[in-house]
Amino acid sequence: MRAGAAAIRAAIIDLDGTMLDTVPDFEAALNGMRAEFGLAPITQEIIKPLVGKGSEKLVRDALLLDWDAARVDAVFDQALAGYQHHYLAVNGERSTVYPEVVEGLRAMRDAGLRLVCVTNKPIAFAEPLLEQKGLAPYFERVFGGDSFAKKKPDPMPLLGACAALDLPPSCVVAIGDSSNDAEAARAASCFVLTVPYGYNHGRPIQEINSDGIVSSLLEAAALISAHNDTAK
Ligand SMILES: O=C(O)COP(=O)(O)O
Ligand SMILES: [Mg+2]
Repeated sequence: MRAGAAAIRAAIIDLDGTMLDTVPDFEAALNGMRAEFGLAPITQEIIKPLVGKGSEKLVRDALLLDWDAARVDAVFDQALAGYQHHYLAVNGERSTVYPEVVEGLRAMRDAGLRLVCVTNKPIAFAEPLLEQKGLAPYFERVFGGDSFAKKKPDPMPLLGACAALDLPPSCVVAIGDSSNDAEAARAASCFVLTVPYGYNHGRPIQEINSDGIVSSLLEAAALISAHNDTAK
């Protein structure tokens, strides 16, 4: 991270692909929705690169695999409602917490960092999921893909989170698995760290401009502490 820059006071952490592998839940919900239209199930390998830009785009892309845009438009509202119904029914059942997430959150909290979750997942899915996985107590605030008028990669959700923390973006780091997180962070003038094990639309994380790639949230915590030691 930039030498001489301000100390980091807070971390904004992404959900899908960063804290939780949620693809198995997406698989169940998308295939439940597709079955209602007589469409065959799709695999996790097909779904993984589609995740990242929120429910609406995911549902649309999962239908565009079979249908043209006009046909998708005609059923979109019904498809989205079906998907939401199926997702809420399975939310968290098959999702798993990635290694060193809890340890990383604890280390950041112990280092005095304030923590906020900003996800493109709808808030009605994100909050019960964090609760169920025991991660909710680490976060001061949680913002979903529908908490602001725009989703990541627009900077609006990160700027909104910084405003809620009453901190300037220059002392906040965003941590995520995809170009959405990195582009939003750059546009908001936050630091950004990326993890290589998530989705990133099927692209290598090395292609993304960031302040560093960390193997886990625990490594992110160590890097932030090292940065703050030189910034103090
Ligand atoms: O649900 C999505 O589209 C992605 O969510 P994320 O922002 O937590 O990666
Ligand atoms: Mg993500």
